[in-house]
Amino acid sequence: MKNYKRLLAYIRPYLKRLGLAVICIIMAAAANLYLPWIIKDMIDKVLTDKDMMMLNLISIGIVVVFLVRGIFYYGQSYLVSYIGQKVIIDVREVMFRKFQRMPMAYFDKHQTGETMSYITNDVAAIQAALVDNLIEMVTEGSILIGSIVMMLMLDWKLTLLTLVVIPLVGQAMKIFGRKLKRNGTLIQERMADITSLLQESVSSIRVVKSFVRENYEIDRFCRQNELNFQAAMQNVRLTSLLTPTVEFLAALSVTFIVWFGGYEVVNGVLTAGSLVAFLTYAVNLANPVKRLSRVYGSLQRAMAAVDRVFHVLDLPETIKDRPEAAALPATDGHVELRHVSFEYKKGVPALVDVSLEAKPGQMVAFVGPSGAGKSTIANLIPRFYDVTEGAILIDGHDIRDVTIASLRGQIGIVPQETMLFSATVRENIRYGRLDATDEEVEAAARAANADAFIRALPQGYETAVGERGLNLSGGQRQRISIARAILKNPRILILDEATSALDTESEKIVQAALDKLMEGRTSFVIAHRLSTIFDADQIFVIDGGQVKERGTHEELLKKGGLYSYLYSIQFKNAQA
Ligand SMILES: Nc1ncnc2c1ncn2[C@@H]1O[C@H](COP(=O)(O)OP(=O)(O)OP(=O)(O)O)[C@@H](O)[C@H]1O
Repeated sequence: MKNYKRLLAYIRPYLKRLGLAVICIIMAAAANLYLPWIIKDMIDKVLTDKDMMMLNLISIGIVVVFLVRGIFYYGQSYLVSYIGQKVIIDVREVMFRKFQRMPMAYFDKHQTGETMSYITNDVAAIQAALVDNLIEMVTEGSILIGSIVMMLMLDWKLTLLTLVVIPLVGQAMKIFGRKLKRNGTLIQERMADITSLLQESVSSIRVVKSFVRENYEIDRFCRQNELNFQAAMQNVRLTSLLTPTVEFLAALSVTFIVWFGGYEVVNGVLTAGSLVAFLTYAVNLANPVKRLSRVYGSLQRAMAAVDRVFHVLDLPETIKDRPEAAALPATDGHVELRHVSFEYKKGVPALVDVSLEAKPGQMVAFVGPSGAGKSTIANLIPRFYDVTEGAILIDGHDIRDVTIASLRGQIGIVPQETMLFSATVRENIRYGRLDATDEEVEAAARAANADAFIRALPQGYETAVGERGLNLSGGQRQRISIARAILKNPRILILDEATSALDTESEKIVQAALDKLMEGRTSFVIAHRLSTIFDADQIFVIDGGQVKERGTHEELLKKGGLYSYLYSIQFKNAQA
């Protein structure tokens, strides 16, 4: 319930509209309530007293009532939908902002599909709860209260009899509500599982096909699908049971009332018209009770979604600016790691006591077997993760003491796999610096050896690439990524070499672009091919999260250790 209150805070900006909506809802409900009263006058005055004037008045009354009801109905549904949509857009935006701020560690632990499901499914569930339930709750609530008031005015004894049954119905609703809430969470989770599986399966379709695991994937999907079906059916069983139960209880009350009311008319305590009007109200009472019980179920389900949304919004943002953080002044590119240790998971060290110093403009290379910790070092410098022990300093500033924006603003990263957005080539390069002119974008592309191939594309720089656009080759993507980095013009560079995935020809072009990019910048290179780092100022051989050897290419070869071993393997391969 606490979270529902928090959700209400999102409605606060729209309170005026909400007030107006509630007035519309109540007016429309009041118009509904007036109809049985008309029936009473019709029977008691027109039919019994044969009053023609009254008949005319009543007829006009009916037309007016329906007209008024229509106008207010429009008002209520427009206003409530407006508020619902606005709130959802706000919640969705807040969620998206939150995900943008979440540390990398969050994305390591959670699948993409799961994150997507929060923003799509859960937010949609809240929308349904807000718009549909809000209208229904206020409409049915006012009809319920209004009907009871009318009934009290007609015959209080009969009314009390009717109200005996309501607590019984309430009790039934409570029991079902609790079960429905539990089930609601299950359904959302099953749906998120399916989305994750789908996402994973589609994005790794290459792997699936290459291992001929289509049937395996289909089995996995079918199992999840079946679980989802079972959760949904469990919900259907509960909801379907709730409706007839409540209806039966309501019918029972009507039987009591009909008997007692008839008894009063027979004894002359009540007029026939009043009894008919009373019965109409009483029968109509079943509707709001029934609908409110349905709203209750749907609210419980929505609560599960609301809980999940706020759970996500409350997740800690472990990597954020300290309150006193200042901007990192324009750096010379002096980077130092002091006794850095790091664990992704508690108790599992990925780096142990790594120390190194890169002077401005130097090229530092990391080599070592897979899983050694090379990428981990590269992840720590832009503070994608915080060191567990030790410190990283840039120009003497601990990177945890400066703002993240000023730190990452001066670091360029060329990853192994280039991610292109669904946009034009020009926009993809401009991602490096949003205010760059067209000339600057093209100059960066030229420096990255990308200009020629881009111009040969169907629409040149305006060609759409990425998910929904043209597929580019690995080398082409890499060069766009290099152009992005050139445009950003950072003092510090982190390169995760992708050259191993390229053919010799594109490797040469990419390497030439990289060499140009590294000129005059402090560069950290994760090297997969030793041939690219012969000129490095310092080479660090990493193994098991530790620095095993350090020196230049010549020094390390002379040492005859792990580096010279790795070199001899690659050399042999190259000769073979
Ligand atoms: N996001 C992560 N969460 C948990 N553990 C991780 C994560 N990333 C890497 N590791 C672990 O940390 C260790 C170092 O990994 P890292 O990616 O730094 O190695 P690497 O030397 O770059 O390997 P490769 O050359 O294969 O990319 C490995 O044992 C790896 O399993």
